[in-house]
Amino acid sequence: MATPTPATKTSFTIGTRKSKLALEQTELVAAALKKTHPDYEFRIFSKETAGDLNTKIALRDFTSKNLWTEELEELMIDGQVDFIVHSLKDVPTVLPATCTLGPMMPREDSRDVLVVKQGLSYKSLSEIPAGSVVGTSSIRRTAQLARKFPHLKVLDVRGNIGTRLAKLDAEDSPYTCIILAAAGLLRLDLGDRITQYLDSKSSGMLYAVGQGALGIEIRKEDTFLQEMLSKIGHSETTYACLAERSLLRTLEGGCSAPLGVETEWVQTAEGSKKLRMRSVVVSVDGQKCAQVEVDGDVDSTESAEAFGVTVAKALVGEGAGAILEEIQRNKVVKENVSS
Ligand SMILES: NCc1[nH]cc(CCC(=O)O)c1CC(=O)O
Repeated sequence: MATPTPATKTSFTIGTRKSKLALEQTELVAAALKKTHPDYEFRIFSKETAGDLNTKIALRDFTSKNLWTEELEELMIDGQVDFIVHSLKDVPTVLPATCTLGPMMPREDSRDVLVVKQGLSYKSLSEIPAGSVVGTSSIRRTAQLARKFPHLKVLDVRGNIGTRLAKLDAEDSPYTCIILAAAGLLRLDLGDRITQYLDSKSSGMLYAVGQGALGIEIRKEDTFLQEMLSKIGHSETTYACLAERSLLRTLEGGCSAPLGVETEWVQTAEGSKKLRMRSVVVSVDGQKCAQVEVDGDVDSTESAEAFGVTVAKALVGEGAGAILEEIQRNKVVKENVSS
């Protein structure tokens, strides 16, 4: 068992996945910490994870939820790395007992975006002709597309962002467009590929819990790092993301739940801010849907987590439970068939 970071420590090793995006994101954290802690040294240790190596099976069919995080957590618990930088979206809602998330840096744009195949001139999802193929492997995106754009077909597209863009643009590609997270494209300086930002107003598409934010995972007892990270932390991002994660955890859907969210801070007449959360659960065929919009007083970790539970209860009140149970049942059947 690793001991907490001693106050005399001046050199830190940050663990991350090996993808270009993961490395870019880790550089952002290292650069921010270098500014607030110029006397310290930050090194990056990157590792390919099971999730990176497995590109054949659709993500939602994996039974282990910790594909992207488990091996790095082991390295941290062993003391080989001091903390880990993840895409928060890929971090399971339940962490190992000895690990926790630190304060979060300001979130990048959290929306999904439409990326149209090079050479095509469609400007929005609603312009794309019936029968066209949209590439995505996300059950959340698939379900929301089936609901809002039932005339489009959805086909799996796997791999990191560069691979997906290459598959889209290939001459013999079956895809007219793909859906990606804005954050990944922007961080890789590929913002010029964004055709349309998708949100509740433009298209009715909501994003994944934690999308666009970085999750910095630390050892729970590491108060030194907790303090250090608070210097680069942004409480509005941290509380919004903790509330979103609490919602997902309460629904017990794991990473394969077709749950979309959209959170924003809204000014009240009294001059304070409330957290507004829109959320939706859609059946995979788009036929059934539960959605709510709730405002909450959120100003601490505890109130953020409580708000997530409140939103989950409201969603279940609208029928989300039945939709999730049906998905869970189908998954069990699938697993039994394949084993
Ligand atoms: N599922 C993979 C993944 N994990 C994080 C991002 C992008 C960055 C982010 O959402 O923070 C992506 C790619 C995508 O969904 O387009």
